[in-house]
Amino acid sequence: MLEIKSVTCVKQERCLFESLSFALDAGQIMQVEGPNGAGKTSLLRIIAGFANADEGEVIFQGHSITQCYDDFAAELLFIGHKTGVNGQLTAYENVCYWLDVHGYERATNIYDILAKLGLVGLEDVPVRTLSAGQQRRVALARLWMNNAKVWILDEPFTALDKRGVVMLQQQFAQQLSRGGAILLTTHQDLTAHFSALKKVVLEYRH
Ligand SMILES: Nc1ncnc2c1ncn2[C@@H]1O[C@H](COP(=O)(O)OP(=O)(O)OP(=O)(O)O)[C@@H](O)[C@H]1O
Repeated sequence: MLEIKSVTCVKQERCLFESLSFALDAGQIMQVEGPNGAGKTSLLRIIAGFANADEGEVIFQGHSITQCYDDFAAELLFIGHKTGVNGQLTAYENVCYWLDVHGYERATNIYDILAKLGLVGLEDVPVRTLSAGQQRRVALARLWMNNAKVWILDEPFTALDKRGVVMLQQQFAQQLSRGGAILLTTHQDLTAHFSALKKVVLEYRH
C-alpha cells in the first residue's frame, strides 16, 4: 500500500537518515523507533507529504504521492504529537469541525463515541479546560469515525492512562482487521499486543 524508497533527510546540516526504504501493506502496523532527535517525526512528516525528502520518494498504491497527493490525502489520517485540537472549542465542536473539514458525514453517534472515550459530561466544555489525557482523547476520537486506509500517528499514547492505552490498542486492531495500515512512533512496547508488528529503527546520527 505504502512504499518508502531510498528516502534521505538532512536537517541543519545533519543527515537524520539516508536511503531509507521499507514498505507497509494493508493490515500491517509499523513502529518507528529511535532516541530523541533521531528523526522519527521528520520521517512521518515526509511520508505524510507535509515535508519534502532530500532524496527518494513515497509511493502510495503504485504512484508517487507527489503525483497523486489528493488520492493519498483522502486515504490518510495523520495525528501529530501535538493534539491539534482547538482549545476554545468543545470536544463535540472539535469533532464536528474535523468531520466537516475532511468531508465526512457528521456521525449521529458523536456523543456515544466521546462517551466511549471517557468524556461523559465533558463534551460541551472548552477543550482547554480538560486534562492533557482528556485532550488527547478528544484528538484520538477521529480514529473512531473515519475509514482512512493509512493512519500515521506521532506519539498517540502520550498522556493516556492505562485504560486509554488499552482502548487505543483495541482501535488499532480494528483498523488492521479492516485492512487498514498504521505507521506510528511510540515509546510503548507494542510487541506483545501485535505479533506481526514491523519496526523501523532510526539511530541518532551525528
Ligand atoms: N523544521 C526544522 N528545522 C530545522 N531542524 C529541524 C526541523 N524539524 C526538526 N529538526 C531537527 O531534526 C532533528 C530530528 O527531529 P525530529 O523531531 O524528527 O526527531 P524525533 O526523533 O521525532 O525526536 P523526539 O523523540 O524528541 O520527538 C532534530 O535535531 C531537530 O532539531
